[in-house]
This record gives sequence, C-alpha cells and structure tokens, in this order.
Amino acid sequence: MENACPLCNREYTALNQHLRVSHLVKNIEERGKLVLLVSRRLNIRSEACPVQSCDAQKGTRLDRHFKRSHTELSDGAKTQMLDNLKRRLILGTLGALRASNPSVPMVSTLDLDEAAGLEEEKEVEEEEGEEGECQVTKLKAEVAKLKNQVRELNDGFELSQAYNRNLKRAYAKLKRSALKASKNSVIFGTADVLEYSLPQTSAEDEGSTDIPSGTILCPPFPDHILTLNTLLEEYKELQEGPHPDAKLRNNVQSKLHRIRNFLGWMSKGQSGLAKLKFLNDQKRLKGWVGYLVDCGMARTTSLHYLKNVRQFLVYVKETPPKTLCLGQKDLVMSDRYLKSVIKGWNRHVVQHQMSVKGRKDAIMHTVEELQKCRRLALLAIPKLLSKLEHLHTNSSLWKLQGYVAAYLASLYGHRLGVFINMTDLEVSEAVHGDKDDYLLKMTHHKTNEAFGTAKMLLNKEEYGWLLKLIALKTKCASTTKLSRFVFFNTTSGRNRNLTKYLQMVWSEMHLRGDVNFITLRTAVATFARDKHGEDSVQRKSMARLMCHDTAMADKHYTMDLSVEQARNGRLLFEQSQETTNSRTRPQTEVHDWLQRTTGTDGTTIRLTSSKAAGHTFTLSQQEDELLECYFCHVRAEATKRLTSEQGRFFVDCGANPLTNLYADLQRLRKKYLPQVPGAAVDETRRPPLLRDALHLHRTGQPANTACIPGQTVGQVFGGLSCLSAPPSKRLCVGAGFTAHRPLYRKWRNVQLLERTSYILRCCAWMGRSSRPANMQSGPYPLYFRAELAWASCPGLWGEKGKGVVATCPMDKGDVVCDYHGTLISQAEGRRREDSIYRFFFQELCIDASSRCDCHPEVDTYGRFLNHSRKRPNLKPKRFDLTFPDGPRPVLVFFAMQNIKVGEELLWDYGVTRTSFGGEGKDLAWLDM
Ligand SMILES: C[S@@+](CC[C@H](N)C(=O)[O-])C[C@H]1O[C@@H](n2cnc3c(N)ncnc32)[C@H](O)[C@@H]1O
Repeated sequence: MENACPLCNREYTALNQHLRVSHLVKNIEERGKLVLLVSRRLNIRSEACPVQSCDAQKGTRLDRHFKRSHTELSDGAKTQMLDNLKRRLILGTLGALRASNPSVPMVSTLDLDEAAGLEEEKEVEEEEGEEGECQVTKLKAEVAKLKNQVRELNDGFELSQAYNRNLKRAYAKLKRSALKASKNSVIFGTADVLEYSLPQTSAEDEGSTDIPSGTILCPPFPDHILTLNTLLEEYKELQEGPHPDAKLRNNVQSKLHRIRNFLGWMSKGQSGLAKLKFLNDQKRLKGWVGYLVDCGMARTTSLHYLKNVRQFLVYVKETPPKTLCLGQKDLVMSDRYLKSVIKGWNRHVVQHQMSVKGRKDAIMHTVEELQKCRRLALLAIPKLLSKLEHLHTNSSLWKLQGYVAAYLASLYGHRLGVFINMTDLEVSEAVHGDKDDYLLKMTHHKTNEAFGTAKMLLNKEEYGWLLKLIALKTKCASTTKLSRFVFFNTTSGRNRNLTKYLQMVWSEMHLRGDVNFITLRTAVATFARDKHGEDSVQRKSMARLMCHDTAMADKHYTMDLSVEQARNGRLLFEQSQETTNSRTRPQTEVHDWLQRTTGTDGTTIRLTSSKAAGHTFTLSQQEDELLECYFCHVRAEATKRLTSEQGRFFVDCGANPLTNLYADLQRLRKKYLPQVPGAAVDETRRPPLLRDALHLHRTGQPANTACIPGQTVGQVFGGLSCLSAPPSKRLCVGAGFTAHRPLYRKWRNVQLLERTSYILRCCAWMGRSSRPANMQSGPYPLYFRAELAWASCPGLWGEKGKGVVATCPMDKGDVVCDYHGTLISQAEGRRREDSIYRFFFQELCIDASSRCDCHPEVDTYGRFLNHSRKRPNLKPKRFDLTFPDGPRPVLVFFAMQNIKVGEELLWDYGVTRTSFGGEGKDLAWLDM
C-alpha cells in the first residue's frame, strides 16, 4: 500500500492530517518523519553501500554505484535494499528525536520496535544459527497476524470515537435547549435530557420517532474508506473554488457535514463501500428522508440536507470515481426520488415562510415608531454630546452611540456591520454636497461584493454628530492607541455591543417591541416597497442606498400581501373589467399634483380620488417640467375665467376634466420624449405651442410667438383630445389616435358642455372682474370664487394641517372666496362647542365647523385658510348683501397683492400671543 499509514497501515491521502487527528501525533517533527517513512523522499546519495560484502566508501554516489557495480542483484532486490536503508535512516532520526526529549511528547514507537526487533533477531541468530531461519519465518507470520488484529481494533476504536463525537454534540445541543426551556420557565426535567441515548439505527427501525426534535444523529461517516475521503475532498475543492473566503468555507463545511451524515446513514452495515454501491439502496434512502422528518428538524434545514445531498449525487454521477460500481441509471433513480421529495417540501417551506412573515409583520415597527425614534433621538443626541464634553462617563457614551445608530438605522435601515465598521477616514472623506449635506460611503459591510459601498446622505447637523463622536475618542480611550472606528469601544476597537445600546435607548424612548438592526431594516425596506410599489424606481434607488437585495426579499415574501397591497390588486382587477367609459377612469386631482414627491429618479404622483386611491405613477424630470409648465400657465389660464372647478388636474379650456390621462400621458411620452431615458430631447419634435409654453415657464418671458393664455391643453400638447375645434384627421392620427369618429363625437360633447358653462357664467358672478356687490345678483349662493386647492399633506406645511394654495394667478384686489359657514350670533357662537373654525366679527359669528347645508358635497376653502401675521396675502372684509331670502352679512377675502400659482393663501387672524390675557402665549405661530 503506497500511502499506508505507518502506524495503522491504512491508506490515506491526507496522511499528515490523519496522523494528527486519528493518532494524535502532535509533534510536528515526528509527523514529518512518519510521512517521510511513507514517501521515502530521502537523499541517500552520500550513504554507505548497504550490501554487506561491498567495500565502497561512504560519499560516493550511492545511486550510481548501485546501478553500475551490483549487477549480481535483481532490480527488485536493489529497490528493496535501498528502501530498507531509507527506513533505517528515518527510524534512526526518530530515535535521535526521542533522545532529544522533545517538549511535545512523541506518540509513535516505531524506532523502539525496530530496535527491539533487531535485538531479538540478533539473539535468535546467535542462539539458533542456521536452523533458526524457519523459526524466523514463523515469527514473521505471527507478527503479521498480530498486526492485523491491531488494525481491526483500531477500526473499532475509530468507529466508537466517531459515535462519541456525535453523542457529545447531541448532548451539548440538548443541554442548550434544556437551558433555553428552563429560561422560558417551562418545566423540563434534566433527567429527560440526560437519559437520552443513541437511536437504534438498524434497518428495521430507521425512522424511529424517539429522537429528540431537531437532533440528527446518524451513524458515523466511514472515515477509513480512501475513495470516500478523496471524493469529499475533491467535492470540497470544487465548492470552495480558487479563493474561498471565510463565509464560503463555512458554508461548504456545513454542506460536507450534511453529506457525511447522509453517507454515514447509507453505508452503515454495508460492505464494499469504496464501490459506492450503497448509494443505490432506495429503501435506505427513503429511510433517511423519513428520518429527517422524524427527528423534528426545521423544514428549511432539512431542505438544505436534501438539496446538498442531491447536488452531491449529481456530482458523483457526472464525475464518477474510478472505483464506482453503479450504473448511471441507479444514480438517476436516487436523484429523481430526491427531486420529488424536494418539490413536495418546497411547498411546506413556502407556507412556513409565509407564516414567519405573518408573525414578523405582526411585530414589525410602524412608521410612527420610526418617526418617534428619530424625533426623540434628535433631542437626546445634542444633550448627550454636550454632557460628554464636560464629563465623560461610559454609560453616556454608549447611550450616545445607541441614539445615533437608532436615528440613522431607522432612516436608512443599514445593517449593524455598516455602523460598526464605519471608520473615521470614511467620515472625513465624505463628499460635501452643494446643499451643505454629506455623502458617506462605507466600504466594509456584508453585501459590498454585490452593492459596493453602503451610502448615507447626512445633513450638516447629523454629520456634525459623527465628527463630535470621533472627537470624543481622545477623552474616552483607555489605551494610547485610538480606535479608527466611529462607533468605538474603549480599547481601540469597534463597538460590537452596538445592538445592545440600540435596544437600551429604544426602551428608554418607550418604543414598542424588540429591536435590532435587522428589524429596523425590515421595516424600512417594507415601507419603501409598500409606499412606492414593488417595481418602482424609487424603491430601487432606496435599495441601492441601503444595499438591499429586493429580488431576494421578494422571492421569499411576495407571496404574501398586506391589506394595502391586496387593495391595490383589487383595484387592478376592477379596472381590467371596466368598460371604456371615461367616468370610471382614475382621476388626477390638483392636490395629488401638489403633493407629488420628487426624488433623484423622478417624480411620483399618488392618486387619492376614491376610484384610484393609492395608485401611483412616476414621471421623469422632463415630464415633470412639462406638466408643471402646464399647471402654471395652461391650466391656470384656462380655469381663471371660470366660477368653479372640480379640483381635476387635467382640464380643457372650459375647465372640463380630461379623463383619459393615462392614455394621453403614454402618447405624450411616445411622441415628444426621448425613448432612451437621459437622452436629449429633440425640441423640434415638440409642437410650437408647447415650445412657447416651456419658454415662458423657463424664462418668465413669453416667446415671440407665444399665445399660451387661453390655449387648451390639447392645443398646447398637440393633438390631444377635447379641442374646442374638431381636430383634423391628420392631427388625430399623428397624435396616436387611430379612429377619427370617436374624437369627433367627443368634440361635440365638449361643445355642449361649453354652452352650458357659458350660460352659467353669464348668470353667475365672474370671479376676477367682479365686485362683491355683483354677488347678490347671481342665482347661485356664494361659496368660492377662485381656483384653489387645499392639501391635507402634513409634509407640506408641517404642524399647520391643511391649508390653501393658489392654483391660478391673482391680482391685487381680486376677490378670492368667502368665509362660508352658518351665520349665528356671537353669543350663540360662544355657547357652541370649542372649534377652530369659528369666525367672530362684530356682534356676529360664522361657524364653519362642518360642511354647510347649502354645499354639503364640497369643502369650502375659507375655513382652511391659515394665519400669518407678518406676510398675509389676503384680507377679509364684511359686506352686507341682499340674497333672495333677504339681506345677510358676508365675509369676503381679497388679495392684498399679486399672488402666483402655488403660493399659500394666508390672512392675519388678528390675534397675538398676548391677546386675551396671554391665552395663546405658547403658540409661536401666532406671531409668525
Ligand atoms: C381656521 S383653521 C385653519 C385650517 C387648519 N390648518 C386645518 O387644518 O383645519 C385655524 C387653525 O389652523 C392652525 N393654524 C393656522 N395658521 C397656522 C400657522 N401659521 N401655523 C400653525 N398652525 C396654524 C391653528 O391650529 C388654528 O387654530
């Protein structure tokens, strides 16, 4: 046996490792010499000739001498003699090593045995002379027999060692779960744990259910089979590739562990293991699968076992070892069986994952919690920083780090690694933006291979925290060497306990639930997906910042939906079954436009009208500019002359809503915007009117040819619908409409609407040009006279709540609207419940707490006007008007100055903080 171990005589490829692990040969020199004993790679050129009668001198080239001089010897005899010489020399060095009394004790005794053998031989030779030769042969046979026995005993010993190892592992695992159970106050007798013994693994009771949950105890892997060892070694190399990192090595290690378990199970009690025939034992294979179920292992884990084993079998099939005695067909059978089991188990795993997600969702942080976390951290961090500047305590330092990490993680959802590996250098190398913000790029984190650096954009204050934190290091360090990490500990390293400090401040803020960086990350990623949609550009750009693999997250979790997602889904179903009746199409409202959010990747509009609530769509920067231009110039002009509008964003010149926004938007995109995102726009492709509108929008100056005021949306954008003159067939087709007739019908409808609108306009009050006195002549009760939109977006005005913005330009002196409500006496007003919507004037009061009886379907604007003492642009004035049911006082708001589209309308409530004996002394906004 070429590679046979000199101690146990078994074959091994990794002999060195075998000597260390199985024979516990710890002395490196000893191991080296034992390996040499097998390889025989020893230089003997300068040794004396081993042939007894030869008188060749030491120092001559022994190899040449042997070849040339000893022609009386056969080649075999020569090799044998040289081998013996090498062996003797190596054993001699082993003896010398022993004599040097090495600090790591030696295990082998080959040199001693050899010496004893020689001694005996000598004695025998001396005592028995020539007759003794036959006796020596007998003894040799005896020695060989004994060696065989030793080998068998060794086998047994190794098997029980492997059993022992498995037992130890199982015992430790049980002990851990017992400890966990006792922590959870579940009564769990230790006897139950300790009395557990190895399961019987005979063929009959494979699949025994006595095994404790989650424990896998397979018969040991047949360590002594060279083929199996080599096979696994090669498989390992293949899996690890040329440059494995620690994580990959670990993964491969786990895979091999599972495969070894499997091979142990399959090979137990079988013979001819090197031929791998046991892999074809279908009964055993089924027993093993059953065993995975019965040992109570988690489905996901057992799926790993199945997949790893299947992959290994494929490997064996494709690159069979020389000794393999199995046909391809046999391996295909096993593979098919495993494939079908995996398929079935996948179903369980998906269900399991969904239930895990359900549980996670139930305890997931809410948006409000994340907001509260940042609000409170914002207050706590400056306090802690100034405290630490004066007096250093570790507890304040940890708290500070906890708050900073909580603040940043609740915003960006970065992993723990991003924070604890963030270095001073990375902070100092942050890119300074022109808005006084800083872009930080962190290199060392878990997914840097796939995503590159993890990024955070911080404002000046947040960036200042990090700088101050770094500056604190000199005060806090207990060693002279300073840590290079921003979240440092006191011994020049990184703060590995950051999660603990995050949890500490979390509970200090009285926030709900268990927190760690992953729970925050999950929450942030989920909100991003829910708010912007699964495939949205916004979500993708957020994921890039936080280095989040959305594909992986979706792969696991898209199967389950939140109520919100299901609602959106339902909407799609409903929409897909709608008729083409334009009334049922989603509408874009003016306040949707006002509340659009703009990010680096474009503008998102979220529709709020009941038909389309929650529906979002994204515009490019160019589209945003076009529509803003439309909003400020085209729409504003078109609606200025009208008495009311429905808050629709897209209207024609008669303020009649255009309802086919989606289709029109698509056509616009196709026709006037570059197909390749980011490419330059060919201005010449745009219709002249649109060019003029854009010119006006960009420069504030009308183009020479500009005739924007009074143009319809259709005319400006070229070939859209609802023109006030029937479009030509060429224009229709050019704009992407295939049929001419429907548009013509549409045009006729518009004419009808125009007529109605004209009649109403003539009878009613004409907003801008009217005088308040004209109001009384109109057949319609007064409610609002300017084109306004209110927005309920808290982000728009912060604490103010709702407010009103101008959606058409107004001139100084224009009537804007009235304060519409129920007129009551001042005394009655005071008696009524407290409400912020009461307007007291002289002896009267208008109560606008709820919608009025005359217009129950609309929110009139007067009551939503906010206060400004320093920069009001409206002023209320009382008029006594005569209505059909008699005279009545009315409060009318006038524009105090020219007002642009998009400006908030404000009036001075006439109250300061000191009014009414200082009742409003805490309301800072009263003086603003
Ligand atoms: C007539 S309401 C105005 C509409 C109100 N913002 C809403 O959402 O219903 C008056 C109330 O609005 C709030 N408010 C008005 N002007 C404000 C301002 N400049 N800053 C903060 N809050 C304001 C105050 O709470 C006030 O009592």
